[in-house]
Amino acid sequence: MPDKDELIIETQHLSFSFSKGKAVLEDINLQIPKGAIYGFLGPNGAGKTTTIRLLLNLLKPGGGQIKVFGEPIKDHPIHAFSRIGALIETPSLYEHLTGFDNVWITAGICNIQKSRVLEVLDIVQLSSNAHMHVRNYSLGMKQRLGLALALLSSPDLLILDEPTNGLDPNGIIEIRELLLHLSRDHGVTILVSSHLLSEIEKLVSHIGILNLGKMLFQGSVKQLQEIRQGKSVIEIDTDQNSVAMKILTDHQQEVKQGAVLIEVKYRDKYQLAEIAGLLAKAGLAIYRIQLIESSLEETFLSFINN
Ligand SMILES: Nc1ncnc2c1ncn2[C@@H]1O[C@H](COP(=O)(O)OP(=O)(O)OP(=O)(O)O)[C@@H](O)[C@H]1O
Repeated sequence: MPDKDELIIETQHLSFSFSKGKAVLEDINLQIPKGAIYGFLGPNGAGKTTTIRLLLNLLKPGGGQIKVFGEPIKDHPIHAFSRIGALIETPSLYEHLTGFDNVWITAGICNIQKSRVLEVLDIVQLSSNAHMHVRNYSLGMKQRLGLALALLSSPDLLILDEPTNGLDPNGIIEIRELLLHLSRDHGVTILVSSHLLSEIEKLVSHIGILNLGKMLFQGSVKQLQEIRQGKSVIEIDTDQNSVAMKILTDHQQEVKQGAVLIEVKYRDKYQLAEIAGLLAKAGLAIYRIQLIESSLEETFLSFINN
């Protein structure tokens, strides 16, 4: 089991601006534990790609610190970067060459054996199309080939910028399965950015939400679920709503009079049975008692829109 406290990526008060103008990133404190699949979420222009370029030392921070594998990135020796596989937006590929040749060229530059080339093509399920020209690949196949390139050096950390962008639902599922496999069976820590929670919700263990260069939330999916739960209400309608309000308030329920119905702040599933019991015991006719759950997507959007 990975050491839960070990952070593979950590930034402290990271800031950046392209010119002397407005800050693109302000006080970013990323914490990505070993073994996590970290979903880096935010709308277009939030600053995800800029953050990723900073993590890969492709841009220099305006302020703050970046640690990868526990060491400041600016002190990393060149070989430390072979522990990181990255795919920023669409991969740069030679369209007139085969998938195999694309990977083989990079392997040659990095002094990597042919057996590893065959292995990564197998991991991304391109073995049977390895000798096809890349110009005939679908977008999903090209993304998988880009992943094969990122995997060549057997990285411990994968950083993927919107790898599902432009893919159809099947392509999205394929990438998701592939990343789950890499995390589960190879112990790779993964940072994956997206502007859609729905695309990565089933994949990630942790979430960071970025908007306009600021982190709005960071934590486990469970923590985001708890916030979602806090926004859910139980809607109640009876033949005597004012009496029902008093009974529920007397029993420590957080009650609010809605437009027509009573709304009770949702705590847990046992609460529904408790409320139904209290109202029935008081002889009220219950017309409606229904849990209205806020979705994870709504919770994400509420962060962005606030
Ligand atoms: N080279 C550049 N020069 C000046 N401003 C830039 C440059 N690259 C990005 N920006 C600006 O920085 C901000 C953050 O952009 P960034 O590409 O990091 O966002 P993003 O979250 O990755 O968005 P997207 O999902 O659209 O790629 C945006 O306002 C963008 O216009």
